Amino acid sequence: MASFLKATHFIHSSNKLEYYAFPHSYNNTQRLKISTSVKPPMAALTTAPTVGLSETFARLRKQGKVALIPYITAGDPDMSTTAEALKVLDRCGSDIIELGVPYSDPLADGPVIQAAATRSLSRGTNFPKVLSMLKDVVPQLSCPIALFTYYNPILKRGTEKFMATVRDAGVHGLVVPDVPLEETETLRKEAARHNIELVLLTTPTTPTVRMKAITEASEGFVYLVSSIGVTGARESVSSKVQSLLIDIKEATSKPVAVGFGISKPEHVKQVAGWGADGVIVGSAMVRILGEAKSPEEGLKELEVFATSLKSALS
Ligand SMILES: O=P(O)(O)OC[C@@H](O)[C@@H](O)c1c[nH]c2ccccc12
Repeated sequence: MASFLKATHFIHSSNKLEYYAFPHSYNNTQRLKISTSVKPPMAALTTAPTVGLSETFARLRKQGKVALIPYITAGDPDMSTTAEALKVLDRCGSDIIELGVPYSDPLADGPVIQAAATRSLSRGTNFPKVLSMLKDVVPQLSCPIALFTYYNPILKRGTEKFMATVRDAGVHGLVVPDVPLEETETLRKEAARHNIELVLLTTPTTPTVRMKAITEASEGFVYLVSSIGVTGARESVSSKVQSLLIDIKEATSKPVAVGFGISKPEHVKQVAGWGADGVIVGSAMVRILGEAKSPEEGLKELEVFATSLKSALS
């Protein structure tokens, strides 16, 4: 995971997005400068019943609250259960929901989410089915959806078409952890044009200058990966997160949400106490849904678990 973030870093300057691409082991001569200007035409913006990621965090900041951001894998155990799970998580007070598009090679994921993706794909989940479910469910939600996808499904459809399609489905945000260097410019340009907030990730091993570049370029919020490696519930959250949050908050006033390993109410309380604006919980949620004896039982357990995390934030 960290290697992905090392491979792609950008410096945003003035009102133009200027991309200085730092390959994994770079030096000044290798620096590649691509620049483009991004002007979101008003006509392309569509209104949606819920507000986006930045506005959600602005509201929470005014209320002195921390965002609860669950992640679940679409189509696991099946698409109708995913639709119900989104509503359950919304009702339990989730502030943003990360919905994962299952992918055959989820290299940044640990065993729980990998297994969920495999189950979902084996049931025939595909991108169009995820979007059609979202079109039906998003109008019933009060919190925004941030779609989580690896880069390949975007490449397959073409960036512009992908962005237009997910915006049509009511998606507000996008998290793409494995964007290769050359595609990030197109991704950010098309995301901005379609009023999609593209969230970038920084890790404990990202050098300060690169972390600053990532926070500059990230929209909606900055995703701070709490520990190197892959996703998966951990016994404890690394105390390094506390100093990482201090560093990032010196670099940006944008909201910072922490993910990886957070799986208990005490983790949520601790990370919120360290100054995070949001806490992201994925594998623990995915395990509940994927390993329950029945979808109904999984939804009930999900509700209990999400409620326990929400109360840890109040
Ligand atoms: O599963 P965890 O350890 O709770 O971490 C959140 C994570 O699941 C979610 O944000 C996510 C799912 N797949 C990813 C791949 C890369 C980065 C982040 C993710």
